[in-house]
Amino acid sequence: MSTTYLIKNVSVLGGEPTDLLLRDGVVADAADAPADAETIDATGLIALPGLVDLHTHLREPGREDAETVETGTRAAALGGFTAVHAMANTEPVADTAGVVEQVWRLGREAGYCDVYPVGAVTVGLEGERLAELGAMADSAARVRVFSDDGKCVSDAVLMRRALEYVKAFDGVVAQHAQEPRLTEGAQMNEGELSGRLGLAGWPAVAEEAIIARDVLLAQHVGSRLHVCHLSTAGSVDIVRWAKAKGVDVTAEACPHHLLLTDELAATYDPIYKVNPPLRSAADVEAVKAGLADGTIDIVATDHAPHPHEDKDCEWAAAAFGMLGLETALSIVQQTMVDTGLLDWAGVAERMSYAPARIGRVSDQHGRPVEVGEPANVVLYDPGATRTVDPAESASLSRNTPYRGMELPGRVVATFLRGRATVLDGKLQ
Ligand SMILES: NC(=O)N[C@@H](CC(=O)O)C(=O)O
Ligand SMILES: [Zn+2]
Ligand SMILES: [Zn+2]
Repeated sequence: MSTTYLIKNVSVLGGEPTDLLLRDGVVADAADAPADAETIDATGLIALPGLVDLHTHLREPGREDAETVETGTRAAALGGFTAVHAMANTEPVADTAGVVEQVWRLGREAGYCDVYPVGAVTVGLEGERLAELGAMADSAARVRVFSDDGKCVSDAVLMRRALEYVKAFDGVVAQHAQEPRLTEGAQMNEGELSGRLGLAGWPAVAEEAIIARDVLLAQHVGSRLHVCHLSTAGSVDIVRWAKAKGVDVTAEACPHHLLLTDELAATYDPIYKVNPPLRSAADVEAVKAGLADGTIDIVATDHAPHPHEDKDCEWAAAAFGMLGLETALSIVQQTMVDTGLLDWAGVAERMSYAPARIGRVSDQHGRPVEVGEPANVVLYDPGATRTVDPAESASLSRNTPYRGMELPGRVVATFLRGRATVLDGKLQ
């Protein structure tokens, strides 16, 4: 028998305090609470639908020194997530039904949140031949999101074929928009600062040129495109233009691109090295505005764990990527809610409802916190503050750029189908 939880005085999406009953995996009427229900005093807490991450790197199989499905999903639960989409750039690459089923099964066994594998677009992420997209879609993992993330599908013909192919099973191609020739050897955002620091520049146009091409391809073949980790003001303009034209395009922004700027590269600390790079303050403002007005549909973490030997080295030799799952909601609170750009309903849309719709998992996730719905719920204390200590992370890696920073908010509890994965801020 699973525990029944009676959550008292909770503010659903910031509304008037109410009571919620979580019983038998669903949200039920609090008036029906049995006498032996576990009562949680949620005064001052907000209830949000379980968060859904469309862009997580879990590293298993192959790089279990950086992260495993179990450790990554523990971090996800602590961050308020009940579902994550696991990127395909593992070793071996998730480009067959066998590998995606393995990742899906590891997620089920760990039990901290639902893991939906992303399938690779091309065999081995090599950008030469399409992977077996149909077999991955038909597998037990029911793959709907396809991406060569880490690499760009730069060949226009392959990108077109992938967009055409995924229509058959209502899939989406999630593009890592990086024109390879324009970014050879690139280390940080191209600008006055990259020149001064002597680090090879990564121009905004390398991202924008691919997004512009891909929205036109998606329009041409009538398919669905998702833009990963959009990071420049120009990219926001292109997606806004494409949506106005009726193109079926969605886009994501990452927490670090809402808060951090390229100025941090001046430290030469590779903790700030990420793909796409941290951009200018003007880009950060444009990305926040695009997220506020709905041009950018979702926040996705791009949680990218790396072991310290791949990060504790000189800038040019270090790996790209930063942790994100345990801090995402706090960064969104700080940059979007506390600034008045989004309310909690807007956060629910961008971190739960919309990513669930894009990933086609809305039967289980991204549903309102209402009677009869699956009990995937987060209790969050927006009034709390905490100082980020990498040693406390559930991730196997420590590469958080927020080390030592005081951030607002704390995930108090996470429920997956009515079962607590986190209670009192601790993994269950
Ligand atoms: N974002 C990153 O800097 N790194 C990602 C790859 C990616 O998301 O492109 C990784 O897999 O480490
Ligand atoms: Zn990427
Ligand atoms: Zn990624």
